[in-house]
Amino acid sequence: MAARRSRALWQLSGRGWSRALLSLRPPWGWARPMSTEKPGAHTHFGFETVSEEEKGGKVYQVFESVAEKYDVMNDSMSLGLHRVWKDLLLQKMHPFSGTKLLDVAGGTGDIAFRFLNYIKAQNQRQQQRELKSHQNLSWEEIGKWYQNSRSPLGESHVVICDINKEMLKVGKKKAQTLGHKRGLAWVVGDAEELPFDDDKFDVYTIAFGIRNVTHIDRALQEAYRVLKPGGRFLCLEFSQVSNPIISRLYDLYSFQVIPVMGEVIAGDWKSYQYLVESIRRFPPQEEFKEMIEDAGFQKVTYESLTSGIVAIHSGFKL
Ligand SMILES: COc1cc(O)cc(C/C=C(\C)CC/C=C(\C)CC/C=C(\C)CC/C=C(\C)CC/C=C(\C)CC/C=C(\C)CC/C=C(\C)CC/C=C(\C)CC/C=C(\C)CCC=C(C)C)c1O
Ligand SMILES: C[S@@+](CC[C@H](N)C(=O)[O-])C[C@H]1O[C@@H](n2cnc3c(N)ncnc32)[C@H](O)[C@@H]1O
Repeated sequence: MAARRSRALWQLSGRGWSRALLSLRPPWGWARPMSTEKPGAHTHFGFETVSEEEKGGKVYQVFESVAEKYDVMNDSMSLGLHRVWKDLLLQKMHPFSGTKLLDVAGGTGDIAFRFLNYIKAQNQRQQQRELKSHQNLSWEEIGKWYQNSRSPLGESHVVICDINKEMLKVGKKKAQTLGHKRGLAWVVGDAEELPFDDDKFDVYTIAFGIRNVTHIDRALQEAYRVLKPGGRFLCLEFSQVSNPIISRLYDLYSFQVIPVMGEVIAGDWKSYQYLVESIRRFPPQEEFKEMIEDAGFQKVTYESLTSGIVAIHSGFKL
């Protein structure tokens, strides 16, 4: 209860004065309007206060607007570092042949493609090992080996679910270019109300997505519902930087450079201003861990990467 109250206060107050001082930002923030209070339930869209009904539409517009330039923006803003973070998420997942993955807020498919590549590489390595270890294969074994080599994914499957049709459209084109024909499905759906039955998936991932959802608690409950008992929740998201010097440089970079890049590369300053503001609004590592536990997950842990610029949270439905 106390944790929930402190979380609510934290959400109302933002990151606070000390962070503002460290970031050389005025404590009221650059983009925070003076009075944006509206009647009814309200939430945040970056530093702006909006009604809960408005938020979903605004987030939709952001990703509709950036979809075509999304991938090139990520490489430019992070100098490719987002690829390393996504690879680390897959290493943590360590999927096996047969894993059914649901990638929510899957956007242009980065996590899904990594998953397919991981499974394919793992199966190929296994087949090579088997072939080497059997000097004299029986007909049955030769048959099995050929069958496996024709379907390197086995029973593995990934569903990419995202609320935004434009992001999925870009993802589907990318899948064609990369030659991913099997083992994936694209579904339009809301993280808060997933269009899937209970106990369906072995792993649920959400990368850079949960920050944009209006009711994070509902998205976490949905993650819990669709996972099989024993299933794993994995979330890659921006988090809190621990080192004050890096934090200050990061704030400078975020507020001074990223929106400019957004304007130059994607012709969209506002969406990238929203990105950096939404990062500051998201709860720090420990706070988010508690939210995951509140949804019913057990053995919840997290790992901070690159000084806490991002973190991977993990939990199990036991
Ligand atoms: C609309 O919503 C979205 C849209 C999207 O496209 C994507 C997302 C979701 C996001 C992702 C999938 C990942 C995207 C990645 C980021 C947002 C970037 C994360 C940031 C970093 C990895 C960089 C962190 C930077 C630091 C810790 C500080 C180092 C920076 C400096 C020394 C430069 C400080 C800046 C100034 C003094 C201002 C003037 C500087 C310039 C004009 C030069 C520009 C500088 C650079 C390009 C250097 C940047 C350096 C790096 C990227 C290397 C990072 C190295 C380390 C962390 C050690 C979405 O929701
Ligand atoms: C920053 S992108 C992340 C894409 C991808 N996971 C990646 O790591 O590159 C955020 C994605 O979240 C999606 N999104 C936002 N709100 C959502 C919701 N309520 N349900 C499902 N997806 C949502 C957006 O449409 C967008 O594609």
